[in-house]
Amino acid sequence: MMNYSSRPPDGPRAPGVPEPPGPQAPPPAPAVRAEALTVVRGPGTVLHDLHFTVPRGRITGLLGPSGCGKSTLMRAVVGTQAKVTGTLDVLGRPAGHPTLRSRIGYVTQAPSVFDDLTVRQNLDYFAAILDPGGRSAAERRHEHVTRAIADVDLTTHADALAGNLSGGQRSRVSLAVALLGAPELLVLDEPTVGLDPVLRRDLWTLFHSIAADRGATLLISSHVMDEAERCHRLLLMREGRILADDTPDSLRTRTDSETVEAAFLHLVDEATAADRTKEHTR
Ligand SMILES: Nc1ncnc2c1ncn2[C@@H]1O[C@H](COP(=O)(O)OP(=O)(O)OP(=O)(O)O)[C@@H](O)[C@H]1O
Repeated sequence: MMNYSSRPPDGPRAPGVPEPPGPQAPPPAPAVRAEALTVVRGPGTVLHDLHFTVPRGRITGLLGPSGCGKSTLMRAVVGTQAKVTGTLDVLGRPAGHPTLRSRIGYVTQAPSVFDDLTVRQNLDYFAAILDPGGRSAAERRHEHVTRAIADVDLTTHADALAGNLSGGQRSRVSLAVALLGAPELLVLDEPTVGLDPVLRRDLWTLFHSIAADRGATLLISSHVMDEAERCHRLLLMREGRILADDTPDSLRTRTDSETVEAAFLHLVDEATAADRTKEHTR
């Protein structure tokens, strides 16, 4: 408890008496907060009553098998998913709020680039939408575009047509577009799929520097469990439900597992056993 006895609350401070600590700053609001989040797609419920938070300035990995609902959850966060119920706050606003558009960068699984433009032309196009304006803006745009291309390691391909790039290179053009506006929240849907190990490592280094240097929050999906080890926090999903919301270390410790993959399998087995027990007691 704080001790203010050396002076009255608003009185002068006695000489030599250190300034008492101020009231503790409340922890920063999470970048994403979901309460009873449920999503229906087509005939079925795809996300079931999810409760979780995504802390600011950290990398949260969204991991789980194909079809478990990772992309659906990301679409809900960026505000492009229909039939979302419950509470979903993003950067202090309800998901999909118009003011969030320029604060979130979103990279879908299918790279969204123009094949008949070069890498630089693709970025110039999106930079002009984000930062329209005359000569002074043009210089700034050029700088941002050049930096985003370098960030994703495509400087040597800046003048190549996007249509002539490999799948992994096209994904990186999409990522560069998302980096352009220096978003506070980056939502990346399986950004490392199809990339070789060196590129994957380099991209994860980039993700960490974006979080550390720019204070951005990253929500990154993957179904490759070794990538889980690179995240500060994990949301493990299975069949539209959150199986765990924890750090990799704590997950391994509490399941007595050596890897996050083993921890995930342990939790799946536990959940399956619990489901069976429920069925038997019905
Ligand atoms: N357009 C749609 N209409 C109806 N159901 C859909 C639609 N798109 C996806 N689904 C269903 O929603 C569920 C979750 O899909 P989602 O794409 O979110 O999973 P995912 O974990 O991202 O999978 P992957 O890793 O393969 O991309 C799946 O069961 C899928 O069949």
